Amino acid sequence: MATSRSQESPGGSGTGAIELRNVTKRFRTPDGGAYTALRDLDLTVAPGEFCAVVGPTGCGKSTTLTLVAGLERATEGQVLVDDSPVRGIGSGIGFVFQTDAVLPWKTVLANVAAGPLFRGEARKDALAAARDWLRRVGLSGFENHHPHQLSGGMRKRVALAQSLINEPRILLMDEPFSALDVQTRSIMSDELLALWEVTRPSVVFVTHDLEEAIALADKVVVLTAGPATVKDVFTVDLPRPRTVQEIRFEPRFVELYQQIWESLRDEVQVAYARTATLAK
Ligand SMILES: Nc1ncnc2c1ncn2[C@@H]1O[C@H](COP(=O)(O)OP(=O)(O)OP(=O)(O)O)[C@@H](O)[C@H]1O
Repeated sequence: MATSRSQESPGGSGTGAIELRNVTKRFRTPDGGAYTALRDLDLTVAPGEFCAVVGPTGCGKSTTLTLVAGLERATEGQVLVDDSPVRGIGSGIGFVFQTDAVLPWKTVLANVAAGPLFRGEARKDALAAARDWLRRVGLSGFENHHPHQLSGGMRKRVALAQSLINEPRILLMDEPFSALDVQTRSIMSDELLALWEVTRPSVVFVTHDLEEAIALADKVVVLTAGPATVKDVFTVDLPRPRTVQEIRFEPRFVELYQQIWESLRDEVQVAYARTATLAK
């Protein structure tokens, strides 16, 4: 079975520590100017830590992920993974986005086996590992289906298996469950936590949903209205294992929600006031 961590782990030998030091990111605008998306942003994620990032719409959350992924480079400051500067797309990093990255013409099994096959793993081993991950995400029996024959929640499970089969030491998630209905979303959150416990990648999870952030994470980072910088970091000292539907009723959860919302609310209002002014 190819699912345990080993020296040959495709996720690489690093620990998955992430550090952004004083990072500023400017984008070129179509009129030749510059737009500052992030300013002096400091963020650390310890190996195996689950970090949720919240902030008003358009503040720079996805940009932060693209810097860690190596899809974009910081204009100033340093982005480090395992104490080394990120230069280009790193190995050992998995992504799960809002939109499914599944290939519609391939079967579920072929989609999940794609990563190991791409790395040159023997076909027999890749397919065995894919079957094993499909079992873990509750999709045994659907190996020969095509993505369009699955529900949104099932496709999301395929996307998780597709990413986790590569045993990433870092998992970057950008509103992965936002397109799902509320019930499926909460089931998927529980499944994500159970899967995360197995291989313990460091996670950066971007969401607009504060309840989701608190239920899942070890810490919640609140970003300011753009240009984004870290406003507050809250440690989520709720016990694990957690069931997301149930943890919401814990007094400590409610307390944390109130504290974090107080911090986030001001930023949401700033961002909203800007768009309202632009619309006039
Ligand atoms: N490649 C790019 N070129 C120019 N501007 C960009 C680029 N990528 C992002 N931006 C701008 O940077 C800002 C931050 O975008 P980003 O997608 O990181 O925000 P976000 O917090 O993830 O947004 P949302 O919550 O709406 O998903 C936005 O104003 C966006 O228009």
